[in-house]
Amino acid sequence: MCFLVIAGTERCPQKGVVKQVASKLLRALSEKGLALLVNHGIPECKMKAAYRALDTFCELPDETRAKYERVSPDNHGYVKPDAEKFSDEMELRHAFNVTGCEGNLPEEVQGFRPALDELARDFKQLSTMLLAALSVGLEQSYDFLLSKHAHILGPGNESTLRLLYYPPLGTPVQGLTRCGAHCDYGTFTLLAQDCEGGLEIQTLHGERWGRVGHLPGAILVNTGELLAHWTNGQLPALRHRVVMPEHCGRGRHSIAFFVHPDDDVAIEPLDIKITAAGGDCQETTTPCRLQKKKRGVLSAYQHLQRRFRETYAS
Ligand SMILES: O=C(O)CCC(=O)C(=O)O
Ligand SMILES: [Fe+2]
Repeated sequence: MCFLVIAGTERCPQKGVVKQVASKLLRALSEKGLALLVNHGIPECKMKAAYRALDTFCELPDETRAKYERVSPDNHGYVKPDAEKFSDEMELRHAFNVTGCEGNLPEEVQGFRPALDELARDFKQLSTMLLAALSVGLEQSYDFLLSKHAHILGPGNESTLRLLYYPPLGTPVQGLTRCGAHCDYGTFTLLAQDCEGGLEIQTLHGERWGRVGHLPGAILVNTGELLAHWTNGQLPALRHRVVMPEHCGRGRHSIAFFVHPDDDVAIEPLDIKITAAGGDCQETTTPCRLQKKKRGVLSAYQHLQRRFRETYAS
């Protein structure tokens, strides 16, 4: 696995630093579909505060949790176990999606809003830096991708901060999993996880699954379908899943930040040739499996809603 070290770029990254990050990021995403970020400036204590807030929410009575359920087509809100499915198995996880600072959040859980607001701001900041780095790595202007992601966490953009809790199981049960195999839908995803493990990724050019170990404090960045489509598969989307632990184990927590372009951005392949930073970028890449719109080009919003219709029960 490639490690991408981002040092001291939390606030106002200098162009030289962005350039260094750009070449490592492009190399990691083209060869592996993911990179690990360390020294990213989001302290572990903020992640833990969010994990605790979700734990408290999950302990509330069903009828209280139901008040905060996600209602399509909006993506904000609570998603109860098995309501979103990537596989034929039962998927045992609680998720809380946050799409902006104005959304309805559980008043019953003290500290939920401040913990989430702060984390969302931090993830947005980190994403902004990575969008600039990606633009530079793709040999475009510094704000090439930033201009397509101008409204993250605001109206007109579906980027989402998602808290996840996978409850423990007494004994292994057939037909039950934590999260079925899928690619994320947007530009890229940032993912923080606790030390429980279970995250697996599929190699870009084969069918093998490999475990992603836990590096304390690190954040994973993986390519989503739209970035794969824009780059004509030169940065392929990463398939991943979360499996049940062999020894039943404890509950698992993670936080995903899905970075999406603004709703009206067209998702047609860009005229980009990646001359890979490391020089050994794969020539043949997995074709991107985006359905074509019958007439015209799909917008980022239309693509996302198609995926939601495929995976959400309602
Ligand atoms: O919990 C995880 O580590 C992964 C979650 C995930 O892949 C998702 O929600 O899209
Ligand atoms: Fe995912």
